[in-house]
Amino acid sequence: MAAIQTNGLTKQFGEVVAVSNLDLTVEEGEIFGFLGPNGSGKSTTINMLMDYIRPTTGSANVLGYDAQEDTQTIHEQIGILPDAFDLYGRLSGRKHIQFAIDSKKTGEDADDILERVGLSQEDADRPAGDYSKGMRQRVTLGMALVGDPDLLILDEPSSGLDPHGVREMREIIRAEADRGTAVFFSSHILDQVEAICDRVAIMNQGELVTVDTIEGLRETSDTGSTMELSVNIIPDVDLTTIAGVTDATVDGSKITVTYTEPSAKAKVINAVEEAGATVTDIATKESSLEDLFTAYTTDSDDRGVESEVEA
Ligand SMILES: Nc1ncnc2c1ncn2[C@@H]1O[C@H](COP(=O)(O)OP(=O)(O)OP(=O)(O)O)[C@@H](O)[C@H]1O
Repeated sequence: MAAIQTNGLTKQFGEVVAVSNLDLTVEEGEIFGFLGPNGSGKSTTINMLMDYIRPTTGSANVLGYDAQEDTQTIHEQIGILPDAFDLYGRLSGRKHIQFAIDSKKTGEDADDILERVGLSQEDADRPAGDYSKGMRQRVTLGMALVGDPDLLILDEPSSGLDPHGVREMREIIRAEADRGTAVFFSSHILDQVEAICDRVAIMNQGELVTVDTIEGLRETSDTGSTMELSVNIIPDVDLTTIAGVTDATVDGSKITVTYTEPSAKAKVINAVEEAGATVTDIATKESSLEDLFTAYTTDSDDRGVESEVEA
């Protein structure tokens, strides 16, 4: 059974097609990154999975339940970190977690959850109104973890966090996935999903433009990594005859070699030195996933009026 499955899921707001004919499958237990720039339809998709809004056409299943028919069951069985969730300023973090435990009647120990989301006892007992963004995220995530859900849906879990907070959030998500929880999380920043996702989907202007593993994406984006060698003299050798080298150019005292196989690097350096040159500096640049993400999500098409609000 898939954790999430959508079939032709579509949402139109007036002229704007926020999500267009989305077919997506998130497997049980996987960490799935839902990527796309602002306005690409990520929150709208999550809102339809939760039945906060109704699709114009198409359907969605969450943990095998129909998103429109079995909403209550879905809400009981998953954990969600919404895009914007307000805590009660006067209640402590611990009370928020305890409230979630009592509402779901799970009998869990609030301390266990606080520990899993890394909120210290001292902070947990302070009023949430004084919390930093990172602490608020921890409490909200802690509430989502109550009941040990099989699926966590996280809408931009790292938004507003500093790099340290982003890393910690990543570690918490990884730990939850290690417990067997599927994690579906949206982000507009590739960096944040790259390090932990099994697979990613990239949305652009309401359309799914690709679904792949990070490895697969890397291969797609593999236009070749480059290595730049600074040399004392330009050697008389054809480096493109080396296996795995696709291009070699010379500019002044620099040789730039494009290669598709990492093993080519050492062979190139050897060949240059055997031809009598001394390598004085080496710089390499891996092909960038970021470039691929930008290529998939850069589109100057205007999708028309965006100001219509659903009644
Ligand atoms: N209630 C609404 N009424 C009208 N248009 C809407 C509504 N909600 C979303 N949209 C439009 O649908 C499109 C997709 O928005 P959505 O919020 O799903 O994108 P997103 O990828 O989650 O963006 P972000 O990263 O900024 O949250 C945008 O063009 C947005 O303006």
